[in-house]
Amino acid sequence: MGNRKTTWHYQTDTLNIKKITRNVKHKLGEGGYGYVYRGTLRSGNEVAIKILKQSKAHGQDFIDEVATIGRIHHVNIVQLIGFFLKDSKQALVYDFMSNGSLDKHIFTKERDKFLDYKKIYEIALGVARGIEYLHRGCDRQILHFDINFEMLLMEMASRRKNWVYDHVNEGESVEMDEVVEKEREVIKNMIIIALWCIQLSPNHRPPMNNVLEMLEGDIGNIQMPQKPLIYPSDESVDDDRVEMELETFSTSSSAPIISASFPF
Ligand SMILES: Nc1ncnc2c1ncn2[C@@H]1O[C@H](COP(=O)(O)OP(=O)(O)OP(=O)(O)O)[C@@H](O)[C@H]1O
Repeated sequence: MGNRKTTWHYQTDTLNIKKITRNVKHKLGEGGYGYVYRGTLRSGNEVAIKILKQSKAHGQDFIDEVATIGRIHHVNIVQLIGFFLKDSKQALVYDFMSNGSLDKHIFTKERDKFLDYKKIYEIALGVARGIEYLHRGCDRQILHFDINFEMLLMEMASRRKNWVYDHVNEGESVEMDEVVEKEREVIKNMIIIALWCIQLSPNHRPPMNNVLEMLEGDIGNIQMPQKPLIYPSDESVDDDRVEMELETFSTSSSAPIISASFPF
C-alpha cells in the first residue's frame, strides 16, 4: 500500500480474471457487492479481486466511478490498483491485505490473539486518518456510508457490541481486568470520543479533524458528551428532547456532498 498512483493494467479486451486467480483458487470472502478472490499478478504482486454481482453502473458509469475511487491515495485506505470490464462483468482489483478483515481481529474469541490496546489505539487512529482524508483531503469530498466509525471505535475499545455510556459516565471501569491503568485511560477516552460521534444531531457531532485531535490529544482532557439518544430500551429519555434533536437533525446543513462508497 502507499501513495503510489493507480495503474490501469487491465483493459476490457485483456480481461482474464481466471488466469490471474488460477494459481491460488482462494476465495477470501464475500461482501454486499460480490465475492473476493486472492490472485497473483504477473509481477508477482498479490491482489484481492472483487467480482461484482449485479451492478447498476454500466460501461462509462462504471469507469467514472472507478476513476473516482482510483484517485483515493492514502496509507490507511486499501488501494484500488485496477479494474476489469467486459460486457456486464465487472471486477475491482485491490492490494492484498494479508491480515484480512479487522472484525476478525477485534472479535476473536482466542485470548492469545487479542489485540493489545496500543494496537487497538493505532488502528483507531489509522481509521480516523483515513476517514478524515476522505472528508477533507481528497479533491472531492467522499462520505463512506458503510463505516459506523464511532461504533467501530466503541467495539474496538470494549471488544464487544454493547453500550457503555453509563459505566463511563459514572466513573465505573469498563471490564478490562487484563489491562493496566494507563491503558484503561486510553480505552476510556476512545469510548468517550465514540460517544461524541453518535450524538443524534450532526451539530453535536465533532468533525473528523476534531475526532483526530481528540484521539491524538492529551488524555484526560476530553469532556463527557450528552447521553446519546440512540440508546436501546432507555425509558429516561424525554420526548421533548427527542423532538428537539430530531428537528435539528432534519434542518441540519451538514448534508453529504457526494456519496462514493462503492455505489455500483
Ligand atoms: N484487499 C483485500 N485484501 C484481503 N482480503 C480482502 C480484501 N478485500 C476484501 N477482503 C476479504 O473479503 C471479504 C469481503 O470483502 P468486501 O469488501 O467484499 O466486503 P465487506 O467489506 O465485508 O462488506 P461490504 O460489501 O459491505 O463492503 C472481507 O471480509 C475480507 O475478508
